[in-house]
Amino acid sequence: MRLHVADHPLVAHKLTVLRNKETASPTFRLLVDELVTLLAYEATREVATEPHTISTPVAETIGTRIADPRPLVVPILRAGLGMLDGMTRLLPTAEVGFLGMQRNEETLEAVTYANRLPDDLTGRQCFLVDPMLATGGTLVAAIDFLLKRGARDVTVVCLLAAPEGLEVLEKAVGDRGDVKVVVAAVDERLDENAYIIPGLGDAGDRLYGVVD
Ligand SMILES: O=P(O)(O)OC[C@H]1O[C@H](OP(=O)(O)OP(=O)(O)O)[C@H](O)[C@@H]1O
Ligand SMILES: O=c1cc[nH]c(=O)[nH]1
Ligand SMILES: [Mg+2]
Repeated sequence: MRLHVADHPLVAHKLTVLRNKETASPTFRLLVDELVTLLAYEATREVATEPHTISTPVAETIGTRIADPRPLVVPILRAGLGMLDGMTRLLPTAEVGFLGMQRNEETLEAVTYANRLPDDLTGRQCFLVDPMLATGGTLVAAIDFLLKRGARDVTVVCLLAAPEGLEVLEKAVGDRGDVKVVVAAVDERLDENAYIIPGLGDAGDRLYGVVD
């Protein structure tokens, strides 16, 4: 597993505003969108391309386009939905699959309540988006869904990760696939409720409100 931590003053600035508990949902959503765009630039560095011949107004030239099969972007609902538009803006030819997963806050196990993924992901580059990697349980399960469908090239885009979750992910992935994790920051630790410290709280609640 490869880890890339975005090291950029704009990322650091926007992340600080995002962490602030005084930042309300409308601004929070906007910042998530902006941060994803910055992370997506790095996350798509290895996206497969092919030569593409075009004519400019004055000459024919061989350019570049994103190759087939089209990349697949998979937001993990709910919070990952806040990152979808930013990803597809940079990857307009991508298809979108969906995973609905919720961490059981007592057992910390990830429960899957929705799964709309293509059956065969052989040869597809997949981009999983979820703002938070805490214990890693959710992303381990999500990556499993992709690997079991034949995907071998998976990029995870998160805003924050805990060191504990990264370790769990690394062990779970092993050599089953080429998994890259792109994050805005790796935080200090998890607290006794498995929340990321200093973190930003519950990303889904801050984006969309408390539902239960
Ligand atoms: O690494 P883990 O310990 O598994 O925790 C991380 C998960 O928790 C959050 O989702 P949550 O379960 O709160 O669902 P939500 O997006 O609907 O709020 C977050 O968006 C991740 O999916
Ligand atoms: O800190 C955390 C941990 C899990 N899920 C979140 O939204 N935030
Ligand atoms: Mg939540």
